[in-house]
Amino acid sequence: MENSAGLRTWLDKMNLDHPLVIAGPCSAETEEQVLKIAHELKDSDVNYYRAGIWKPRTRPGNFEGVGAIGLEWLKKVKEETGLKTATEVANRAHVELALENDVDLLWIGARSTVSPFIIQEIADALEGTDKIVLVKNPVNPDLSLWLGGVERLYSKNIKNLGVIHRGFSTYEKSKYRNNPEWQLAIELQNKFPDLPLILDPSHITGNREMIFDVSQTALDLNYDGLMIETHNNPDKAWSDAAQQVTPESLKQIMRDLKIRKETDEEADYNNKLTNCRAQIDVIDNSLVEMLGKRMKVSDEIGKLKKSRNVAVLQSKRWNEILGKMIMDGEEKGLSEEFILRIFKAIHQESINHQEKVVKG
Ligand SMILES: O=C(O)C(=O)C[C@]1(C(=O)O)C=C[C@@H](O)C=C1
Repeated sequence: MENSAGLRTWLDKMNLDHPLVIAGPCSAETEEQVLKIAHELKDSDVNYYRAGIWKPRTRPGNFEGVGAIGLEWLKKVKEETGLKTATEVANRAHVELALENDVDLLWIGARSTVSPFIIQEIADALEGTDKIVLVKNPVNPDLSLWLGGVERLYSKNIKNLGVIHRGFSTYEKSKYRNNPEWQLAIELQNKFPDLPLILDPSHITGNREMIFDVSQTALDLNYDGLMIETHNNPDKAWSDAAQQVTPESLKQIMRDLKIRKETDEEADYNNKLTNCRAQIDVIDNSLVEMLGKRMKVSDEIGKLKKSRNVAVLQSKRWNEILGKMIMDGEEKGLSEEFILRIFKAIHQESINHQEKVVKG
């Protein structure tokens, strides 16, 4: 699959003056709940009304969705409010039922994207459809697996495609439910700038208080849309209670978000930007030059170590460097996380250089 402007035709055709919005409850619970939320979202920026019908849960014994009856409720949503509908599909049977019930947008969940077998089954069942199909990132930060899912659909002549960034599982606890790893989504945009990219801040944050901030970051990074779980009584939701917002909060979030344009033609802005970018080019060049010099010194150390049969890794010295750099970085307004990432990468490269010398 190659990038092409045609990848975003379905989105361009909608002619929106705001990001695409997909909203609705994590799970369809009752007909009354589904319709109540839909009516509250009717006159808003919401373009697609979502509700999970089949819910893949981490452990058995939790609410696993109402099943096919929920599709009847989504049909009613469309009749009563005019909102288009969306749900998650995870196998051929789901796809067939969703298509029979005229669901407008289908998404493939993170736990399905990890399995090429499942994605292929879904792609086969959807062959040639003109419905919109969105692929959530796999639970693990693997860009090829994510794009592989999209390619399997594309090969089955499914052309109204897009991706949803819902974050990645981590072993370590962090402030996020699923770590955003923005770098991966940026890489995806570099490879496929025209593939519509939608953020799911609900699953990234797991916490309604953080949804606005993460959504704003996404808009600052040129995302095309947002999928936000919305419930009339979030605290009583049958699944993912902490991350759902009320329809009123969703409308407020949409009012507060700043939509940034990709570029601006104004002369003064462009002159100043060109000047800053020239400075950045000079600094980047010297960064690479300095790193090259540092590795040359590391090669020298490698030779010394080889001559005395000393181990490459010197943890005590390394920890001293890290501690000092974290303190120096703080003074320059650089976060500890950034310093750690940069210096861990430098250390690894230094070790690789020395390994070559020692083994050579
Ligand atoms: O100080 C050393 O012994 C080095 O080899 C240099 C260096 C570094 O790159 O800073 C590399 C490997 C060691 O683990 C510690 C530090």
